[in-house]
Amino acid sequence: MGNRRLSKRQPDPPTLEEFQARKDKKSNKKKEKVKKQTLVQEGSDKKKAKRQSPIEESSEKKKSKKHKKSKLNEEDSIVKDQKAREEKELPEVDLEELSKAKKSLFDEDEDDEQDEDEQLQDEFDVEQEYDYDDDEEADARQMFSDEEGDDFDLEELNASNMESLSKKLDEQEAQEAEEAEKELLEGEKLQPRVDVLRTEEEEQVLAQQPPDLTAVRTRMIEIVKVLDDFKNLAAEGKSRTDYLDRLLKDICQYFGYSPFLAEKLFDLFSPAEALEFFEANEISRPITIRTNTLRTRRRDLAQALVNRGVNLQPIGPWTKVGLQIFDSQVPIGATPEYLAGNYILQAASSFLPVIALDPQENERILDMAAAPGGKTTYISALMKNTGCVFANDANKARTKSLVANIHRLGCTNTIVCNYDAREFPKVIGGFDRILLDAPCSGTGVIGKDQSVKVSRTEKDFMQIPHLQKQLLLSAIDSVDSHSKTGGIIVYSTCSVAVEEDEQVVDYALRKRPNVKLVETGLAIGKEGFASYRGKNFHPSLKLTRRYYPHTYNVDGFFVAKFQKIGPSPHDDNQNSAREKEAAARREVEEEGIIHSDFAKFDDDEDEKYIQKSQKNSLLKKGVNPKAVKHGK
Ligand SMILES: C[S@@+](CC[C@H](N)C(=O)[O-])C[C@H]1O[C@@H](n2cnc3c(N)ncnc32)[C@H](O)[C@@H]1O
Repeated sequence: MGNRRLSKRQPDPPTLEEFQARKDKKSNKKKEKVKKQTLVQEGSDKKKAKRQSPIEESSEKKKSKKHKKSKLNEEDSIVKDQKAREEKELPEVDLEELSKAKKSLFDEDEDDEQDEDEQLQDEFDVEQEYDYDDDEEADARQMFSDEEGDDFDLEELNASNMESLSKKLDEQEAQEAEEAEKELLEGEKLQPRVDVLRTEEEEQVLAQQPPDLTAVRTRMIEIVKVLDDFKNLAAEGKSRTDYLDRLLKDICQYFGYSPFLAEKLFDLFSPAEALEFFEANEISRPITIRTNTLRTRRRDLAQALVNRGVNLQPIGPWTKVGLQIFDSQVPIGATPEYLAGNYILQAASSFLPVIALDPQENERILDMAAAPGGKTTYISALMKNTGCVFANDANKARTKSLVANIHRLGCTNTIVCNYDAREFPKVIGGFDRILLDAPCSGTGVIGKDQSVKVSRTEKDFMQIPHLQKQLLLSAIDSVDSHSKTGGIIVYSTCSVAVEEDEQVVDYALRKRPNVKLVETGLAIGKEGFASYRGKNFHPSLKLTRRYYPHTYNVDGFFVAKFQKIGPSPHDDNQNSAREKEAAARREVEEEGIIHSDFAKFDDDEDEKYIQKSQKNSLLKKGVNPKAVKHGK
């Protein structure tokens, strides 16, 4: 490269005498002009020959010949003569040399550094500009003239005018640069803006036709691009809302969400990330299993399953017990290892709250909403079957699967109970740790249950959080703040809705100043929101963790970990769940959190259960219910 550069180095400029002597040789100006053109054309042909494909080369030659022919017709004899001389004179012709010389005079710094390839490119551009009809010929001459020194005649170059010509050239260059910049800016202004929004009429026409989902998808991607760089890409007269409305409609049509839920979920992310989230919900998460360390080790389990034709690998560095199944020649829920309780089919996200809970041996732990027992059995395993785990669930039918799993996995430190968890701590309190894996809307598990896309309504996002708040307060009140090893409450949901996550936790922090949020200790997860859509939560909400299918390939999940730092004023609250609910309702109404259209409970149906429970309670106390007056 260095050598090639050297060979391309500009020669020194000729002296004025040399130049004058050479000038004398050229008696006929007209002949010289033709000669210049011929030289340029030939030079151009030579250079093109170096770079062009054979096809291009021959077509260029044809053009060149044609061009030359027309000129030669005009000045045939002169040119013939000239051409013959040219062959001999070429080394002596100083025009090119002079051109280079002039160039070197004005571009001193540039040339040594200029890459040969760049030079070739520049030359090629000149050739491209050089064309054949008359007007363009003038342009071509202009181009040539640019190389040679523009609108001054070469013959007029002398020591006295060199400085002024140099200045002129500088000015011209500056003007050209300015014009180029202007052109560029105008070009940018004129660049067509992405116009993906249709007019109302177009929409109406399209509404009559079957939906073109490919087009919808393309438009979603285009709109996301526009929203990402709205200033530069939005079509004139269109607002951000125009694009957002269209995008949300497209999301509903393409992915099949109700407009209400689509918007709720969309609001959690940037438009681009929202699209990723919706896409990820179209597929279920990988099948994962948890090794039951009460029975086996992960390595042994993996080996046994591999021997049965299961293709698997560890889930990730954050869990020592999880395995991801890629494919299997046997049903994973019916292998001898499964029946022996060596593992449980469990979503990876379900490991997270138990890891955060960090159960210790010999503790007293409550799993408030435990069925079907994936987390209870993990807690039990981490405690190595020591201490005691109270596995509670309000749904009696579901406690069957809870009991079955507890038996299959060999958890012997567990007590199953069936209470409305709002009854705690009246039922029993003073736990070292409590896990509240709360009932939720399931917006994190749409990949598993597509019905969520259309079944969830606004009412759900008022009712469910209301229950979650009550349960969380009960959990807090049921933990022993003086526990030597714990005093921990973990709240989790498989929902990504802020109403069920940060808003519930924030409510609990305000209602129970005797708890604080602490680090979850989880190696993965995004920070919870400390503020959301203009609503500020306690800054410590950042310690909570969010999980999304598109970021960790796990179900959408939320985990918060509290430490109880003082006794609850409500610890000795003997009120029934119903009374607690009424108290909680009063509290939230005072705060204006729950709207007045909050769903009513079915009082008649509740009355039956109340009477039944009162009857049982009296029987337990050895009192004949019939002997007690109704209403007392
Ligand atoms: C997300 S599931 C729990 C899953 C369980 N932790 C596991 O890992 O297998 C929520 C559970 O809460 C129960 N539940 C709903 N309301 C309840 C209440 N008031 N008290 C106790 N449990 C309740 C439901 O029956 C359901 O089994």
